[in-house]
Amino acid sequence: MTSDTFVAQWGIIGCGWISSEFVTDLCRSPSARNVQGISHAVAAAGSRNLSKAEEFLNKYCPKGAAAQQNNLVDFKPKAYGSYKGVVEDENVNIVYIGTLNVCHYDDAKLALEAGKHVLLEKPATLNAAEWRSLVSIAKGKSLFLMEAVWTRFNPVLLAIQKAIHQDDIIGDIRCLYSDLSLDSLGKRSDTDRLLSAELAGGPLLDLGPYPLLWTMTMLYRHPKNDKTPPAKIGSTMMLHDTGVDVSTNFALTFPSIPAMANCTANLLSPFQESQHTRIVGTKGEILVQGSTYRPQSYIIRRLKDPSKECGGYLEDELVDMTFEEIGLVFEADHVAKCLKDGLIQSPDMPWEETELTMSIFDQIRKEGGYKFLPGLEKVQL
Ligand SMILES: NC(=O)C1=CN([C@@H]2O[C@H](COP(=O)(O)OP(=O)(O)OC[C@H]3O[C@@H](n4cnc5c(N)ncnc54)[C@H](OP(=O)(O)O)[C@@H]3O)[C@@H](O)[C@H]2O)C=CC1
Ligand SMILES: O=C1OC[C@@H](O)[C@H](O)[C@H]1O
Repeated sequence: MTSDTFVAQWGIIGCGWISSEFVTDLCRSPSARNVQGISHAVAAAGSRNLSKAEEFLNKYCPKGAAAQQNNLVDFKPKAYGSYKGVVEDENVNIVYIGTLNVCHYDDAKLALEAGKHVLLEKPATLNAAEWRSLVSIAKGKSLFLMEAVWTRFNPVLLAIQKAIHQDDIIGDIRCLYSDLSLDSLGKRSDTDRLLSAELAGGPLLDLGPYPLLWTMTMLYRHPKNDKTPPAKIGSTMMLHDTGVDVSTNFALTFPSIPAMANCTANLLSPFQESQHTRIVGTKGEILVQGSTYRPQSYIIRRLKDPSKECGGYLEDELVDMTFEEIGLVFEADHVAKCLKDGLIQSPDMPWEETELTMSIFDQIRKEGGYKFLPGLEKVQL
């Protein structure tokens, strides 16, 4: 690490579970993952309750993050009993928002209006209109804004993207199947963030971003598709008593490849450790190992004779890329590099892609009859 290392100085908003995972990953030394030129510091963490923020920092980064442990900066993490304290802290240059879905818009707006860059947990907002409003604030103030879909920066997803888009490992891609589900129904209360209507719960917004991310990465970003939005989106949804979805299936077509994605997200099926995501091409297929949000390895299964129907497969080839990090740090590294380069949006997770994601969710909710409770959406069409 040298003196020209750029340090992302994070302010954390919301001291819940995902924020603890994020901060834990920021403490890992960048050189251990061969990253040069950037590092991370935790400048502040804020909770609605000061003692929660203090406990959070004591537990997850008592010595600060990597840059603080390496004496690249001389401030210690500071705890606040409000989110406003974090966005006003002079040592904070980027705010990570790990609050609940229904808070994302207001919390991101608070940070942007205070002049801070923002990394905002998924789902970025409740609808596309809220996202467009945040983009307009970020643009107007020349501030960085990105939805925190960490899987986009996972090394296994990136390797699969290269294998398909550049190396033609499975031939022309035809179908993608991607699921992320949990057997939460009956095991979590109706006030839990996954099932509560007050918190805009349901698997579409909570788990759906991941199957859709695989679709966007492999099909929407496929060179033959050239970022053409899906021609058709079809969906079916089952609602829970609270009014949020409990199971949602959706399919998207990309005729210029031509290929189709089949995505599922529900709270009815036990979590699977592998093969939630399968990408099928004319010469074989890729089976993703590890969860849909944190792939660890993949299997290449080649067809014995692609010219034959049901001609069988060659022996599976496993590409093992298991890593120790939780994985959130890969997106944090990307954000730090963007800030170092003076970018206000990520080339890999640009604003238009989050807007398309949110519009797709808007359409699926409309088709399925999932209406947010009045007042939850801060901006509407
Ligand atoms: N990238 C990923 O892998 C994951 C992302 N997520 C996303 O992160 C967000 C948070 O999820 P998670 O960390 O599991 O949730 P938690 O419930 O653990 O944390 C959410 C935090 O939101 C804050 N908050 C603000 N207002 C309220 C409120 N009215 N009621 C309850 N909490 C409130 C709280 O912070 P405080 O009390 O400190 O003010 C709380 O700690 C969600 O949007 C989810 O989609 C979740 C899991 C994984
Ligand atoms: O983003 C997420 O990934 C992991 C899931 O368990 C969680 O509910 C979701 O928010």
